[in-house]
Amino acid sequence: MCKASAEKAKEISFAEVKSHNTPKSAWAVVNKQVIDITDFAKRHPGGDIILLAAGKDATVLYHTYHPKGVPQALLDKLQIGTLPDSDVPDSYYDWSSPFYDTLCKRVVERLKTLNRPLRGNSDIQIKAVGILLCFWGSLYKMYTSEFHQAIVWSIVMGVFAHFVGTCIQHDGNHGAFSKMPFINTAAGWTMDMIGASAFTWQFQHMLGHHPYTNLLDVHEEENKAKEIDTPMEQKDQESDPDVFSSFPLMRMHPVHEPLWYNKYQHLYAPVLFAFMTLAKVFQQDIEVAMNKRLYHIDAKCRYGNVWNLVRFWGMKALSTLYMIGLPCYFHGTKGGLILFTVGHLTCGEVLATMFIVNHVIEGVSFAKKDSREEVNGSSKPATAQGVTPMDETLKASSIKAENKVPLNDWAAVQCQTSVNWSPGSWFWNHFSGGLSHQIEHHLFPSICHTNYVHIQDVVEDTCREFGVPYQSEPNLFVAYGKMLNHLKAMGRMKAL
Ligand code: HEM
Repeated sequence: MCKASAEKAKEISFAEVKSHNTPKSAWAVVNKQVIDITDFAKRHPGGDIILLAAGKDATVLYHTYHPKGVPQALLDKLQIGTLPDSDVPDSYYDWSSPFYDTLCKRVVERLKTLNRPLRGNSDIQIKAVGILLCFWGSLYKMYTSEFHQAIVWSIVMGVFAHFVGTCIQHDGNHGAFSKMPFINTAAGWTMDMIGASAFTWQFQHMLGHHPYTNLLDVHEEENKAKEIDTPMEQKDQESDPDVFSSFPLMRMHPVHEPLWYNKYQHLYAPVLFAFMTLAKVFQQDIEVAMNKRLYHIDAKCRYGNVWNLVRFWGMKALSTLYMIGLPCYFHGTKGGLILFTVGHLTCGEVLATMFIVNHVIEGVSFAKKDSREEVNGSSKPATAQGVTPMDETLKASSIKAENKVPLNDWAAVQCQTSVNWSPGSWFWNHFSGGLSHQIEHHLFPSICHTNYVHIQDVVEDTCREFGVPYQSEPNLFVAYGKMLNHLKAMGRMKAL
């Protein structure tokens, strides 16, 4: 055996991979191959977001951020060893079906036909300039207007801060804003510009929510209920923080035991939404930077680097100055704090309203994984009422045996756990930063949101062909009503 092949065959334990979790020494696992991405990160065409994979099993990220595919030869070149079979982490997901590959090919083909680049479209860039001008313009007017007018400007500023979140930073951090990595990084930084940390967002959204949508680790949730904190090295990576982090205030996933006040959650949820961004800015961000972890997610891939910590604290200080300090200077301490709070509550309310309806709504599926049981035997995606919509769609379609999609196929799970609203609407797609086309976004996070309206029919048709559910609500109003119905039902029903 030559030296290179012997090195690749060398067994490297998952514990050792996990210890190479910083930008200085970044190892990751992709399909059992252990790769060293420390140097490659500097020339990775998608930018340094590849470092989010440091110390982790990056199989899902690898498969889902590259719709055009990545040559196997590149992985082989980066390979430094192999994970022993006993160490390969159990996964909820199945990758055997041709469903996702077919979707990728058709979507790439459609965008090629329309002559639209997958990322970095001029439409998002023009929109971004307009949003930034309006954000800074309204902030300036908030400083310089009479107090009663300044209140109106702080509401306007809150609305535009939300647009910065949905239409600029979201694509930037996903690597979808531009072909040029440094522009994506700059677009991602606009999250820090509005006061919240892009790094915390990357951990929660890109490492937690996206790959493992509506999926919960049952064992971990049981431990939490008993106030046992599983050691970090034993935590299961496959769990979605978006559906457990608001529990017990809000019960969204059927795994959790309801508390008496959850009965009223559909009434108080709209009020809580408004506080979402304040909680992120003042509590979650700081806690994550100090502890270098977000729940079960190791945060050293970012905070294991001094420059990133300087960036984090520097941006916190700067944004505090112009979001709180200057309003207090112009309007007095009380007035400044009122203006800051009104802006934040507005931003939180609009943001949460458009986001929550995509995954927490009647008809959507939830999944649970129990590492103590046979993988995939533990649960199939099902609604809060225990119905699996894909059982029905599979029955109704005449699919060739070789095309049959397993219920836990990664892409099929994304379709079962996400919901669109106003599908095909150019206006709402732009307004919501692509949140209205959440199914397309979850399947293709590295594709710019302005493309979703152009690929929506391709995705819907392919889902129909493969018997995969595709839930769309006619508009945000209907979706919001169904979200409240779901919260109401969840507040009353027993744990499944
Ligand atoms: C783990 C090993 C990885 C390897 C070997 C790798 C390799 C590559 C390659 C070769 C490309 C160019 C593809 C093309 O031109 O079509 C690419 C693009 C990209 N990668 Fe990765 N990548 C890895 C992980 C990741 C991760 C973890 C993320 C995100 C968290 C990511 C995000 C992206 C993005 C956004 C692009 C641009 C996609 C596009 O232009 O369509 N990559 N990567």
